[in-house]
Amino acid sequence: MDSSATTRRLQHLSRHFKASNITTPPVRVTVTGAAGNIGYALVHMIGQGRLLGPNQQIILTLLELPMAKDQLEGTMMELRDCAFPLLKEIKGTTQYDQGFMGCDIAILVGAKPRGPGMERKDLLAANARIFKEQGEALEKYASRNVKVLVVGNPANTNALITAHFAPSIPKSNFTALTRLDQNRAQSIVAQRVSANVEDVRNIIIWGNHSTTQFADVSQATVQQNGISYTVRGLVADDAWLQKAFVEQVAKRGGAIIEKRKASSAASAASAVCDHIHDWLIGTDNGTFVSMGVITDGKLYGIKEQVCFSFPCICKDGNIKVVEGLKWDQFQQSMIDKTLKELLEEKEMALSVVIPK
Ligand SMILES: NC(=O)c1ccc[n+]([C@@H]2O[C@H](COP(=O)([O-])OP(=O)(O)OC[C@H]3O[C@@H](n4cnc5c(N)ncnc54)[C@H](O)[C@@H]3O)[C@@H](O)[C@H]2O)c1
Ligand SMILES: O=C(O)C[C@H](O)C(=O)O
Repeated sequence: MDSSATTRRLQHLSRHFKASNITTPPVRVTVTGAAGNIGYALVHMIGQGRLLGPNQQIILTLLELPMAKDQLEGTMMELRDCAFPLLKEIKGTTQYDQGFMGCDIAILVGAKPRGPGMERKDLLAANARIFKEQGEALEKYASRNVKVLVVGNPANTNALITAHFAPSIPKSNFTALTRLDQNRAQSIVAQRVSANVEDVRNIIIWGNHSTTQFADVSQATVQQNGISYTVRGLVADDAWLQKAFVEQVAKRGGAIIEKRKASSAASAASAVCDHIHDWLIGTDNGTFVSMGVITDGKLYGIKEQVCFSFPCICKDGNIKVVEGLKWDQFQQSMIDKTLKELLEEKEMALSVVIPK
């Protein structure tokens, strides 16, 4: 047995998890729907340091509906019982003013999930109003620099609604979660080529967090034995990459609902941590992460304002979309399809939140 390697691994682990060297002021994080499926998993991951690393203290506010008050209190009791050193304060509320006052990071999970046989956009009628209210509340109470991640479905269109109703907060501060799709795609490719999941890089999720999303491997690489290979070259099966793979990623959420009779929770919470971590701590040299961001009329020629998932790199808390990637006919057709759906969702959403 190589005991020196074991010692090195354990030293690394203890350095990683020890909450020492706390120097920066605590960051205020609000999680809505904190007592639900995802919220319950997420607040515990936040306590463990998954969101901002092992040295950053957090003042965590859990925001819930009045009807979920008991579940909220139970969740807070467990969270306190974990005695996480990184949680400087734990607050629970059912009021928007207390929930969002001065918050630096708002993770908007609270919304209805879909059931078997539904598409995520079928939730628009029920969920769009929540995001109108929460946009208005962020506008009133949150820091102007608040970073917002929308998780509640349909996440892209809900992010657009939230931003619309918080006009004094920059549009670049609003994002939607497509990291779960990226993580799923990475994991499927890693299994297919027998690689470590972290050695698969730069798979891109374009467009909507829905069944029209496009998981694109044209820029993706796999590192094996110190050599970088293209995913296309290593898989050597374009037909699979363009159809079965794309569909498996796009339909994974539905497949989980069929099996669990509830939508993904731990994997969604883990993807939330990855998204916020990379946004605020930064991405590694040259690695793309997929995020739903609000278009500005210039990105990839998309003229309309939608929340579209792009490859991004992050530095100093800023997101930069990776521009200039060329699309062939197949990619263009996939991107047109997901953009068309986002435009349809936008119209539907506007009719709910801004009735004529
Ligand atoms: N983008 C993604 O990758 C992704 C992944 C998984 C799930 N989701 C979506 O996340 C949402 C939550 O899923 P879940 O499984 O946790 O659902 P859930 O029903 O278990 O929990 C939702 C919680 O939100 C609360 N809530 C509802 N409206 C609220 C409001 N206005 N303010 C505060 N809290 C509110 C509810 O009381 C409930 O506790 C769903 O819309 C689901 O489809 C998105
Ligand atoms: O599929 C869903 O409705 C839940 C979530 O968006 C997911 O992708 O797992």
